[in-house]
Amino acid sequence: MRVLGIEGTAWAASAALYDGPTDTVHIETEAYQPESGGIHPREAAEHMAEYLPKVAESVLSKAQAQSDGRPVDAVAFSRGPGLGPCLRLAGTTARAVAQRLDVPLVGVNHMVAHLEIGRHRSGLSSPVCLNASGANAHILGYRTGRYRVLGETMDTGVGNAIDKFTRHVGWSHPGGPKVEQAATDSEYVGLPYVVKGMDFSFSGIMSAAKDAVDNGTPVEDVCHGLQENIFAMLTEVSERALSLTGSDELVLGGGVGQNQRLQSMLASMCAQRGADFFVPGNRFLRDNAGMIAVLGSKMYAADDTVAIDASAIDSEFRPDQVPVTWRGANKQPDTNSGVDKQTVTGAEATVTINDKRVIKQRNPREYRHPVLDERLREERTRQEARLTSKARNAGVPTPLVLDVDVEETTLTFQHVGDVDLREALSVEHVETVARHLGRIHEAGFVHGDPTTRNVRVECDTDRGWVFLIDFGLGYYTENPEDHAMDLHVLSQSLAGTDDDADKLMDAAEVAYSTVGNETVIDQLREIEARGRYQ
Ligand SMILES: C[C@@H](O)[C@H](NC(=O)OP(=O)(O)OC[C@H]1O[C@@H](n2cnc3c(N)ncnc32)[C@H](O)[C@@H]1O)C(=O)O
Ligand SMILES: Nc1ncnc2c1ncn2[C@@H]1O[C@H](COP(=O)(O)OP(=O)(O)OP(=O)(O)O)[C@@H](O)[C@H]1O
Ligand SMILES: [Fe+2]
Repeated sequence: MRVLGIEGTAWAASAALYDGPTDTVHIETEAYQPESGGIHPREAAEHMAEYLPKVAESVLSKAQAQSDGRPVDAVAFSRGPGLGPCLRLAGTTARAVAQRLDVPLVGVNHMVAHLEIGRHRSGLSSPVCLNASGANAHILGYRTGRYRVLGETMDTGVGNAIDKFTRHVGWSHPGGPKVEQAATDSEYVGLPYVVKGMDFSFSGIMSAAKDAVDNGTPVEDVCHGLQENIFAMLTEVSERALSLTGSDELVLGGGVGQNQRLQSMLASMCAQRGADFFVPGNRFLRDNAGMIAVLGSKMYAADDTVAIDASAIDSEFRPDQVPVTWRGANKQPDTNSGVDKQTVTGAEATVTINDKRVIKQRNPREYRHPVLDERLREERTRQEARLTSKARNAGVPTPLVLDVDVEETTLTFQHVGDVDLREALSVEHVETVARHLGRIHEAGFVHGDPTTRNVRVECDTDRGWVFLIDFGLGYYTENPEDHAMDLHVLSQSLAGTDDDADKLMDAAEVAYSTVGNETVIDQLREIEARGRYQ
């Protein structure tokens, strides 16, 4: 089977031929390079209008030369997300070719293509994927027929954040490679670090970086700090996703994935926890039609084609909207429940459990800059001790804190509960968690990471208490947006754990409103509706 791929979401006017029998990919790309500033949608569309037909015809003639009959069996195109004017031209080009050759059309989600190319080339069966691209940054995991967004940026894509910074300091687009260059042989400077569960945001760190340069810190040092913090955030949430899903496979996708420092941090994290890590070559990381052709061929083989008159583009197309038709039934990885184990390796700590006591030690993370690593481990140890007790004062069951050793970044807790919530999911338990969150929000702080692993449930007692644990990412805030983020993290974790997540979350929201502030639910709706492709 041979498939023509067409990519035109933003800067890459690209066409590719995927040849199934030999598993080879031929890619031709014309890159749009803005003369000044960032990507201008109109200019980018003019670039697409000029070059898409050219690259498509060039690849097709190559295909024709290799074949006696039809040059390709199907035409796949990136349907979204991306810039509307560009996507429309990619759609028009693909439809015209498909009609002319009388072959089916396949509409591909660009972000799922960034993931699938890694899966395809690595042969890993069910990896978690970190997509680090210009307009996006998210972690995807597969569960029952969909890719779930386990965590994502709450503001801009990672590449766009970096590119805005480089525009501020007067460097030309794209900024990512220039930051990478400047970061070698310079000093680390501390900058904000913002992770909420498996979500994260860049706005605080970017404005601090701009201020630092404006106030005279050498730009190279700021670039160094930016890379260290931003990529450590992405690595940390990737590790949390591996831990939450129980997977031991990670693939990287997206243009920012070309960054060597990001690759080395992810490689180090995976090595430290014994996970497989795969990075496709640069030609498959940055936007390219090869990944569109490869996923297109899988979709075509699964009969997942689209009629011309139903093939409208979708500039906000999210990866979790795509029914995954091309993957057979996959066994879910075994999850590390920790119930019967003496030692549990969580996402950031080693937890040793005996009868009555739990010792939690935050071990150094080799991928993180040592200064940042020490700062985070100490801050989180202190904060976890403080907020675990505060929550209990607010009427929420939590383990007693028996000992705190900040220097050793070690905490000793009372052992609580019989199982993690994910092994005892029920409407009732989730409602209780929601009320607990309402109570701590009313007390002026957030949990920061209320996933189904950070809740312990009593099964063997009549009282059946539900405990919140792991407050290391919590902080004081009265802002409804921060409170809503707790609910958003809970919702994402339910979606990653249970097939009936919507029902559980509906009940949670009702329960939350009985204790917490109702504007938080409105804010949650806003977070969910936010278009994040900026
Ligand atoms: C929707 C689609 O149009 C969009 N495409 C996109 O963002 O292009 P992509 O090729 O995946 O990524 C481009 C970004 O990748 C960054 N980049 C390229 N090389 C880099 C490097 N060595 N280090 C850091 N960033 C790098 C650039 O600065 C730019 O922001 C996307 O995938 O989000
Ligand atoms: N006080 C406790 N009582 C009983 N079990 C506990 C307690 N603290 C931790 N555990 C068990 O250890 C696991 C990991 O603990 P914890 O979440 O604090 O570590 P972590 O490294 O921060 O993990 P993650 O970041 O993946 O949530 C929990 O999911 C739970 O099963
Ligand atoms: Fe992309």
